[in-house]
Amino acid sequence: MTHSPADTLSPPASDISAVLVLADGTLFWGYGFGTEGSIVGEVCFNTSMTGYQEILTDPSYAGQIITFTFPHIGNVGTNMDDMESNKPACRGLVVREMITEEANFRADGNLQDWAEANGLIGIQGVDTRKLTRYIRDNGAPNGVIAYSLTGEFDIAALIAKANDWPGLQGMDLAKDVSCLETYGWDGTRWSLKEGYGEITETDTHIVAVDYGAKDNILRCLAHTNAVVTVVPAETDFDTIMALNPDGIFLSNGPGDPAATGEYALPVIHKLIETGLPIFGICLGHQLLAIAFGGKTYKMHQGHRGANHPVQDTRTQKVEITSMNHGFSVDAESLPDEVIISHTSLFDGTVCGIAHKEKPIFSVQQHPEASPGPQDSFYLFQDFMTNILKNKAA
Ligand SMILES: NC(=O)CC[C@H](N)C(=O)O
Repeated sequence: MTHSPADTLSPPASDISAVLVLADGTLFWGYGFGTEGSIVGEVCFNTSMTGYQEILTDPSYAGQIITFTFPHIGNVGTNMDDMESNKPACRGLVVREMITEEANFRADGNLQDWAEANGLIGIQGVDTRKLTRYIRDNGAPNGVIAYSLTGEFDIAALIAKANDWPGLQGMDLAKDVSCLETYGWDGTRWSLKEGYGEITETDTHIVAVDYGAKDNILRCLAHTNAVVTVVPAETDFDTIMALNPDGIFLSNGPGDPAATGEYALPVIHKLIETGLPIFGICLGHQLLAIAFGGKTYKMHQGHRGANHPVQDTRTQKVEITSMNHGFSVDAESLPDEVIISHTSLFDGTVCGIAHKEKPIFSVQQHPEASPGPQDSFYLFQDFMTNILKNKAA
């Protein structure tokens, strides 16, 4: 069933049960699913055609309402394997077509039930193409999804709620989604035949600082033959070094990198001085850039999808990548000691930096995919090469 909502103040049909209200009063009517109630967040869009469960469980989406531009969301259901964290950190989801019964051999549940079990609020039957064009033209707005089976909404109150929320700029969310305690990780990547594997014998140890890490990053690190110890975002330098790491990983995560520096930067500054190999992804990349003296800024609409072309400036090779970020590193702000190793072929923004002498590098794209192409997996291998070289020196 398709439905074309209209921008009117009262529901355009009697069975309407949800509305997405943007801060400027723009309304998108639709049908609610998941948990009844209302939730405020930054409304962004993701253009991936597959992998909605991985996207919904990526902790970097904390504080955000995800619009899926691909119309058929929910069609492959949900399963236990496609979780990128224990539960979704995003605030809600907006989808085009009404969610149908799941049809996939891997499914063990339905997206609507899964959303309800995870306390997520969703709205379906929305003109997501119109919403995406709105975001493209105006930037990512604050918005509220309200879901009520009565079909009654106090639109003025919902507009006020959208405007009262301070927005992602200046918001530190990493410590909210980070693990509370240190834990070990030895799981490797998934394959259709074997499912997930596990590392058995290795003497290489990576400490991963968890600002909101996706599980597949930890799997990729382990896959290159290392055991990983994951530590909470606010772990201090001495505690990290007491774990005897051979390499340090700085994870992805939500929120504004400039607001996350308070506890992250002093530690990263000291880690840089140890001479240990360091690898950062997304928020970890942005924090590393700030630690080197760079600056970050909020992008107009961000990059979220699974087909973003990125060029390695050293080899000219192009990799098609998975992206999820709304902040970016300012190229002009970077000091001489680092090079820009990767750039976006969509808009020329910085997608990677590498220190000229130290074994330290980071990227904005997601080499772990989940979902998305795996062209950038070599970055995990490069990190391991740095670790092995450093151990042998
Ligand atoms: N995936 C991420 O790590 C996102 C980093 C940061 N929160 C941003 O939006 O740019």
